[in-house]
Amino acid sequence: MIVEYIRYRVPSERHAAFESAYGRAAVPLGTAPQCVEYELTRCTDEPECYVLRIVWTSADDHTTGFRGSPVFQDFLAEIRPYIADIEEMRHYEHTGVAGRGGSVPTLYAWAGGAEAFERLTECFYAHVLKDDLIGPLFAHMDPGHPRFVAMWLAEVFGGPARYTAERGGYSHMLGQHLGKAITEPQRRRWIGLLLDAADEVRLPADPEFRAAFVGYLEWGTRLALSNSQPGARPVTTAPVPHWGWGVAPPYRS
Ligand code: HEM
Repeated sequence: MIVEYIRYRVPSERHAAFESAYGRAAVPLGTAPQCVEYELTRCTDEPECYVLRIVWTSADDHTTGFRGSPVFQDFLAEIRPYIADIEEMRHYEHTGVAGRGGSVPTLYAWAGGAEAFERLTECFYAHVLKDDLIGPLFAHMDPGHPRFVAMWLAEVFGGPARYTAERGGYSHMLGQHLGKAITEPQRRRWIGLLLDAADEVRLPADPEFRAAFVGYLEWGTRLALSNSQPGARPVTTAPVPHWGWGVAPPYRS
């Protein structure tokens, strides 16, 4: 992906027309498969200045794919009167320095931190071991298993990267599922027991947290099932996934 910045200096008497032209130009832009996202911002310190940021799938997709498409003609027709107001129009690449601030807590913090995930997996595996359908899969599990899975979940939900640092990260977790031939009824039971445990240890029960939590479990268990099938050839190295709130951040009145 590549980020394009277009800096404009537009006299104040043309602001309203400029912003409505971009409002119209956004319609074709929003249909372009090369466009990931866009945003027009107005400077509060120097009101004549605007910055348009567009994230493109690649520089080539922008300059060849988008500009060569009929959609570009519709876009250009709206913003052509403002081309002379452009001060800078360049592509920038990501440096790897990026992240989120603390305005929205992580799922890890919302759940109650490391201790909450440890309580959860303690309770969960106590039930798992007594379960007729999935208990046998865990009959010889490492006594540290509940703690290791708590570390994994904590890292996934935005906590410290301890599973990666201390337990071998994704590759190790993957290796534990390979060849296990997990069935769909077993996957369902795994999730069902984990959700029962979440209620039992009183993880937050708000709709936003539970929706994100279940979203990860659905994704993760389906991957565990397919990776565990005989002959599966999953990706062997990858970072531990990071799960966020998705479309519904925590509700705070
Ligand atoms: C979101 C879904 C899942 C997550 C996050 C998860 C997580 C993990 C992790 C982190 C390990 C390795 C622990 C270590 O470091 O030793 C592991 C091992 C294992 N998992 Fe999963 N797992 C998931 C789904 C499942 C499902 C659906 C099953 C079967 C129904 C399953 C069965 C096992 C078994 C049998 C092991 C090896 C246990 C042992 O013998 O020590 N997992 N899992």
